[in-house]
Amino acid sequence: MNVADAIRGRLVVSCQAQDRSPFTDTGHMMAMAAAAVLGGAAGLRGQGVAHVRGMVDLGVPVVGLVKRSTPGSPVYITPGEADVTALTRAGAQIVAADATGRPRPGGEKLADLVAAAHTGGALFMADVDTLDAALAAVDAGADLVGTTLSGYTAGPVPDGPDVALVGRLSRHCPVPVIAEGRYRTRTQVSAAFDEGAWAVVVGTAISDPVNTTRRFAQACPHPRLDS
Ligand SMILES: CC(=O)N[C@H](C=O)[C@@H](O)[C@H](O)[C@H](O)COP(=O)(O)O
Repeated sequence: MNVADAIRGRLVVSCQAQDRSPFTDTGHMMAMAAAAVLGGAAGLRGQGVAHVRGMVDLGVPVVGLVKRSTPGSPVYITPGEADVTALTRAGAQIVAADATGRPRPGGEKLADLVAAAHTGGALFMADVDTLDAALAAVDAGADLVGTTLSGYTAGPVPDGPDVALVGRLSRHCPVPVIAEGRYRTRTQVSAAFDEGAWAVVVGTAISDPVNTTRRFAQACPHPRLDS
């Protein structure tokens, strides 16, 4: 079975830790990822070469990315070709990168990142924000498109996922569409599959206990103000 087929109709869990989280070290993140696999995750999405290398040993496909900020560029998800190569060397079977059409640091072209993924034996997942960006990514050779960056490139971040974009991409893109970004409920996950999603990625709602705690705390009459 190829990697895309292995995640078809299934859940992928993104295991990433925010800066202040006590889960940032590889050991804790591997425990989180192993729990996700035990719970039924058919794939994992991981940030950083060390985490990706560890996740590969858990026996499910790994979508790897590197978050790296560069002054003057808004692109921080796998900005460069060298990041792609580092991820394929770490064993990522799918490499995810920003494909929003915003200028990359150093002026690197999306097609070069796609080629680097393929040279390393991986599929390329285009993290997009719009249908136009998805179509351009497919033209550049992307193997999968994900709604990952919808809601993060203009205006305030919405509360819920962009299920409508899943539908638009499914109707117009000839590659698997991955629903990702702000999925918090089973109803939202089902809605994404109804709109044609190939797989759904859930991150924060499963793998970020800090955020989960904060959401419950904020529902209390006296939420702590420093959290
Ligand atoms: C926008 C951005 O940087 N997204 C990142 C992409 O890898 C991660 O921070 C998200 O956690 C991931 O996309 C899963 O989404 P959610 O955590 O909402 O389920």
